[in-house]
Amino acid sequence: MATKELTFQDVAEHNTKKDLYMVIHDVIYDATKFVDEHPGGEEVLLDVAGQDATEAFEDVGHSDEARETLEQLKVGIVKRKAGDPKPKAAPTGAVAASAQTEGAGLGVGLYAVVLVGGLIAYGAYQYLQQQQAAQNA
Ligand code: HEM
Repeated sequence: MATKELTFQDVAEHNTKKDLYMVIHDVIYDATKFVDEHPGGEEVLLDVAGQDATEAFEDVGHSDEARETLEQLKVGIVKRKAGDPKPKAAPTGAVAASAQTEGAGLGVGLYAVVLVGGLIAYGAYQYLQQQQAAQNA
């Protein structure tokens, strides 16, 4: 489907149970068909109908499965205009901080693996050289 660009004003018009859009991370989703299926109930979706639901959605800590469902409801992206509500930040605070630490941890771990691997390879090379030298002697 071609990506539509709607303004916040356009999205705000879709704010009923029978016509329900919401914005998450600047992407517009049509949750109309999903309202009755939402495991978290229809109330919470109606609360954010026609609005930016990024915070509400992220606060719940939705699963990957929920994010896949979201992908299927995508209708377009928000075209921001002056005076529109600010984009809600992606995962913030603790989540972002822990993600960063995890990233750093992985980096160090990766270095260690490369270093140890290199040392082993070097050791094996030296050993083989010595073996060869001993054989040729
Ligand atoms: C179209 C957007 C949304 C989709 C596709 C969606 C999808 C889902 C799914 C699949 C679950 C089951 C648990 C999981 O897989 O994480 C869930 C649970 C839940 N959702 Fe949503 N959700 C949406 C928006 C929202 C919003 C805006 C709120 C607002 C607070 C919300 C509140 C909840 C809550 C409270 C639960 C937990 C229900 C429970 O465990 O009893 N959801 N959602």
